[in-house]
Amino acid sequence: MTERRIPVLVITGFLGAGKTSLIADIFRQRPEIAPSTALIVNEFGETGIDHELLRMAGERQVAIDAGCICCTLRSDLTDTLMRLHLDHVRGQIDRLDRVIIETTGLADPAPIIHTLAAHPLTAARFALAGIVACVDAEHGAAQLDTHEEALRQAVLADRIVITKADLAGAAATAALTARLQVLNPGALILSREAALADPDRLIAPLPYAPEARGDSARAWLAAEAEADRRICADGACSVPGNGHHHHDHGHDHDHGHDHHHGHHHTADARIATATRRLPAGTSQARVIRAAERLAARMGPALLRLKGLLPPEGDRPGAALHGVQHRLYPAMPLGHDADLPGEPTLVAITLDADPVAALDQLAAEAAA
Ligand SMILES: Nc1nc2c(ncn2[C@@H]2O[C@H](COP(=O)(O)OP(=O)(O)OP(=O)(O)O)[C@@H](O)[C@H]2O)c(=O)[nH]1
Repeated sequence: MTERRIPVLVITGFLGAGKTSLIADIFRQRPEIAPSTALIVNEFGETGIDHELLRMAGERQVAIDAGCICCTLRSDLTDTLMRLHLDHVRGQIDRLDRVIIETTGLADPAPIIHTLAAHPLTAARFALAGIVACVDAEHGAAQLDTHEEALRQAVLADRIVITKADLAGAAATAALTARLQVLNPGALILSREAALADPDRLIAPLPYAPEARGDSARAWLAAEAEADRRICADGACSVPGNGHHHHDHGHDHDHGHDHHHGHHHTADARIATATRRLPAGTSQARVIRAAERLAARMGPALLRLKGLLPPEGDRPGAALHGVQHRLYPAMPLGHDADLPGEPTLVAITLDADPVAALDQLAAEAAA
């Protein structure tokens, strides 16, 4: 008997490109899909913030902490999918019509694609049904130039959603769209607005066809399969698709396996992250002002700033987001949000010390 395989949709895109907001908006548009959807959130950084933003729709959520994507994701992903499958078989999950995976902004989708296709346990039960890449119209062009992960996300996707056209303007958005059409001619490219006008275009399961992607995409996937084969041949793993290896994305790999213990790194040694809690009672307005100054000062060195701000008086708690020089309007959260008692901030930096950055922010918020 062949069971129907459960479609897995991967939502990727560089740091701050708008993945979490897109998923939240899909559920807002199509609340009826939430109860039969499992959402796997893989977030980079010590303090998970995204699941608080997504905790609303009644979907089943599983968070995977991202230490180092290359090392932990494959086994975490297969374990998580197998747990979901068992819960479903045992009747603990009523309906499981789809799985949505939100990758970290620094994820290379190739290991995810390979893991889903090659691991015999997951491949028998789950089918990759789409890679949606969010590309930020304001910062995307520079990210494609600077970060190989951003390029891989756009080139491996079968659907691309261009976000933040409202901030980038028509000319920059058109130039980015034209570039993406050249980089990935087979992909459906949609504005965020067009995508959300008909979310089925994003969530409809379409078999993922590596042969329909470009030459570099096929080469990356072949390299992934080869690295996995080698590692299994070395005896480092017992199951194909589950290898823990250092696959080469053209970055220096410099890591041990201590990523669950507060040492945060990526495939790119220039990127670092830190978390900081500010004293309880520091007002939202003070934190926002200090964050604005930090973003303006650091610009491109501040790849990402995220914060959770506790409620004060009648004012609900809020999420704070920054990407490079841009700090977005604080996003109010529901009164039932499970927030830390102190303002909590996560910084992800490029060639800069994230601890020093958050120290500066804390000092300015206290002044
Ligand atoms: N103006 C505008 N803001 C947007 C758009 N899409 C997302 N944002 C904002 O961008 C910020 C970051 O969005 P997220 O959805 O958290 O981005 P992400 O890709 O999940 O970020 P990471 O998980 O850090 O990689 C939030 O403040 C969003 O409200 C858009 O199309 N226009």
